[in-house]
Amino acid sequence: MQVTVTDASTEHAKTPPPPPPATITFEGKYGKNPLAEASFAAMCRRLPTVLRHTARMAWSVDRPGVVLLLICQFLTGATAAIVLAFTARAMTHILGAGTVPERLHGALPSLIVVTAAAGLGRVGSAVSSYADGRITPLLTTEADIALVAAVCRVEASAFGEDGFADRQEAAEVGVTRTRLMVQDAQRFMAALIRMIAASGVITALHPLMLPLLLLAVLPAGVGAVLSARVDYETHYLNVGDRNVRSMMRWWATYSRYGDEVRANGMTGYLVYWYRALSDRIDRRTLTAAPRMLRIVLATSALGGVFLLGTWATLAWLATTGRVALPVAATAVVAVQTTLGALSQFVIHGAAMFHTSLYLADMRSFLDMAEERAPRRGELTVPEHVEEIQLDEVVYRYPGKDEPAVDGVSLTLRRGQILAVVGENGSGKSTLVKLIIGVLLADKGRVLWDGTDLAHADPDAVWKRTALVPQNFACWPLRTRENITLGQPRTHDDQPVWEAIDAVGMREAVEKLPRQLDTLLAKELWGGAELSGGQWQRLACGRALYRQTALVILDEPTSQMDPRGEHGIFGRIKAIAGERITIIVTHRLENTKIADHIVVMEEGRITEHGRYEDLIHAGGTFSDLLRLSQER
Ligand SMILES: Nc1ncnc2c1ncn2[C@@H]1O[C@H](COP(=O)(O)OP(=O)(O)OP(=O)(O)O)[C@@H](O)[C@H]1O
Repeated sequence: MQVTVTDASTEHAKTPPPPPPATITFEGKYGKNPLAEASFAAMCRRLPTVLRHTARMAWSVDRPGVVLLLICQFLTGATAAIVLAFTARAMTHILGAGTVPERLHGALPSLIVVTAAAGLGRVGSAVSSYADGRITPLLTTEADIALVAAVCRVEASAFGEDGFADRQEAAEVGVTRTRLMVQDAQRFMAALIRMIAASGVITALHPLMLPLLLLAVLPAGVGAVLSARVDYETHYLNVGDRNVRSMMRWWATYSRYGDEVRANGMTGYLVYWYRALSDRIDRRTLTAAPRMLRIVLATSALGGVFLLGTWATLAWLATTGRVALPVAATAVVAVQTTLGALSQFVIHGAAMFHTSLYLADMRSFLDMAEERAPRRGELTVPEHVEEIQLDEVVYRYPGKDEPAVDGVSLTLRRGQILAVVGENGSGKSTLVKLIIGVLLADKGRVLWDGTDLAHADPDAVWKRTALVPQNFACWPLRTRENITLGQPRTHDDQPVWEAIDAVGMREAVEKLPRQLDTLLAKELWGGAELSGGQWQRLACGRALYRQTALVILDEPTSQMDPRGEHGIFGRIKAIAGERITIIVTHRLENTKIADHIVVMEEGRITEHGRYEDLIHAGGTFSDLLRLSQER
């Protein structure tokens, strides 16, 4: 992804105006406009697959609903055909020879059939709306869940891939468009059946009529498809900006960052930035409007000319006696009806094409996510891991020139505490992610009791790990779930309270309005908020609750008071005998509890040893320690 920032400042202005938002254009492998890549015909060929997937999804969420919809579609279409055929028959009687009562009498049976069929058609259409109302929410939810599950499952490295986030954004639009799909398909099918029926009637009047009518509506269909293309292209150009805008919206309005926004005077700029981004999106959308207008005007004019031709032909057929006058009068009704059916057919066909373009984005993102789902192997790791070995491990983030971890070899044994220290950006967190297999090494191996993580089932590995990351989540869930999240439920809350005690949170939790049942989200009704340090204690409690073979704490006490920090490290030490423990920290005093310390610089281990050895070694560790004490 290429990011270009255009600065609107001028040399003469005293204070340059604030910079506009970054312009994001896509250049990566996954950032191509599908319409630019694939020919129109290729896009059309893809559509049946997309429709098949949607139909299969609808079938799996609500079979009775789909059956009902199909029956109603058939009913609506068939009754429309009957109405048309019998109207034509009634017209022949009404416009035929005889007295008025005689003609009406002759038309009566046909009129009764028309009335009954029209009534039945209305019932069918009402029930099919009901079926649509049943299927659509389930289908949208299914698509939404498929997307969320796919993103949760991908390898963590996929998030760093060029264009991944934007394709996810496009797929999310696809999810919302799923809502329209059943409606589009339903209308298209109804129009199709009606069109087939109408074609039969109109062809029976004269074989020339149908091709002429087709010509009259075809331009409208072409126009609708071309407009759909323009709309989709505009949507595609806006995907990146819309993605950034929705992220920005969340950051600017989320209550947790509200203090920072206000106290640092950011509101004005954030609103300016949001508006500038919105204006840019609107500008692109508005540029499409004249193109759309040109398409509609041109295709309507063409359609009008063809329609005129149809009427002229009908007049010619009647005046030259090629069709009888009553038949010609019937044809007027039939032409109107067939025209309506054909127009509906092409308009709803184009609408389906339009919706399918968005669904195709969703489908291709789901396929992409599926390709990036872990496929490492079936190997498992023992419950009590004795040894973790890193052998010349190298990892480079996508798009980076330098590796974040560069040839690290290390052995960790059960019962040991390892501390990892080093300056910002030296590769500590990346090393941790490699040890637990969230990232897989580009070169070298990470072995858990001899099992290479590159070939092990990641879920089996993560069952044995507990991680307190540097940026931990404050889950908007109840206190209990903030401890047990991801773990099976227990019959009582005893283990939960034990974890809460271990991080010194009992008193704070007891003071909450509904203790373990308190929703920890101030934004929601009845919710409560914790302090930063209290949240961090809960994150540590969550890791301790898991009782796993490997515990990793990345800056676990950065927001805690000395008592909290003392308590956590005491607890870690007390349980360390049963497991492998890794602590990443900038507070070098905390490394005293470690059996082994490694110092990282530019992705490499440059020093290692115990605390007492390193403070006298005259290297980076003693340097950093001195700086932390010099104030
Ligand atoms: N998701 C990512 N995508 C691309 N580069 C990354 C990513 N995460 C980290 N990096 C880069 O990798 C290098 C090592 O980062 P890492 O987070 O491992 O450092 P760290 O030692 O944990 O730093 P800190 O002490 O600031 O937490 C840095 O240069 C960083 O810019």
